[in-house]
Amino acid sequence: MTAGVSFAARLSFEGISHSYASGAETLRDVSLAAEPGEVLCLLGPSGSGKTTLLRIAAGIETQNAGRIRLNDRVIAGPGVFLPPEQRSIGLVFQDFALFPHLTILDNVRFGLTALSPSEARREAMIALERVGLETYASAYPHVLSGGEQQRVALARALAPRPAVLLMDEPFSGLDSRLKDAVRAETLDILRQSRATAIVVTHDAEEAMRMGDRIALLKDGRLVQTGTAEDLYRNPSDPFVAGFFSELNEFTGRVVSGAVETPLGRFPAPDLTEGEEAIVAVRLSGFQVNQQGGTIPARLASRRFLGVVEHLELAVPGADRHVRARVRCGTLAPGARDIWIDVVPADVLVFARHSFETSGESA
Ligand SMILES: Nc1ncnc2c1ncn2[C@@H]1O[C@H](COP(=O)(O)OP(=O)(O)OP(=O)(O)O)[C@@H](O)[C@H]1O
Repeated sequence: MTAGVSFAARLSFEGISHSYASGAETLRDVSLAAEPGEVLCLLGPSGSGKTTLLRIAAGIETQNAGRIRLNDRVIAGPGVFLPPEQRSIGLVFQDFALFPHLTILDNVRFGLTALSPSEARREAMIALERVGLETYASAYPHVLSGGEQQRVALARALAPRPAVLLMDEPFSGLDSRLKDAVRAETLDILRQSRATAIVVTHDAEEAMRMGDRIALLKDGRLVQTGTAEDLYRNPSDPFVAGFFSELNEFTGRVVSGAVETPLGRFPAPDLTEGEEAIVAVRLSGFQVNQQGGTIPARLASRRFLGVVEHLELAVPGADRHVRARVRCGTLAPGARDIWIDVVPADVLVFARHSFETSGESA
């Protein structure tokens, strides 16, 4: 069956700033929009303000400055505050928040107070069918697996046909084996329902799997927004790059348009001569062999990880081991002195002044 929503809406945040009563600023001038029907992932480390932004959109928290719009209508802003129940915004929490003493149908029916009892029942059954759990309507939540409970929470949020669905770390309570399947099912249901969705996660891979676009937050500021590929290939700074892949970092100065590192000279066309730079090399960015190559290295340790192995390499001039991931079987079991070549596509060069370094430099 097709799962309808009332309309696919655009939810926009315009210059949102917020602080809790304790004083510290949680969000600083965040401007961002989820386009109609898209899944936007809000990604960032713990404490970066993701949940607070969702709470402001839902009307559980109020911003100090800025506006929230649903399509053209301001739902929160100077002198305007639409109560949560009038916003047409659904919420799914991390812990599913199902009522243990209510049947699954009654859990889903809970938010449908504006409808007559028979209409509410019908709409709740439609929502349960949408997530494939209609046969459990009269059962209680404890008989369901974690993944099924998550689907009930999703059905409950979708039952009132919200224009926008907000999901706060919706898969974090599931074990890793279940997570992939539930995530894929959730994405299918979101696509079918055509709701605009904002999904909070601190896991870059989850954001890449789910998001049509990703917005990365750090310390209450929006750092970069784009597709997974944009953020991976063209990160705006080493923080963004480091969120999507592990990096070896080196610092150096731009001399004759390039930065010298123990792994070679890397062009820095966008940087000023003499400027301090950070050169970041992804762990996947190495070719290794025992016959010959550009840079000599000695294997300090190697760890089998299945498809790939993790190498720690002593490289002349580097004051820390260089880390690399290569396909298992590339090096012989007893290999010690080897050669490495760096893959240019896995090297990113940044101006150092644009970033306070994370401290991870080789
Ligand atoms: N009710 C509150 N009162 C005071 N400070 C709070 C409150 N809730 C959150 N904070 C603080 O606000 C900041 C942002 O928290 P928020 O929960 O929005 O971040 P988050 O990115 O969702 O983090 P997490 O992934 O850990 O949930 C944190 O420093 C947090 O400690």
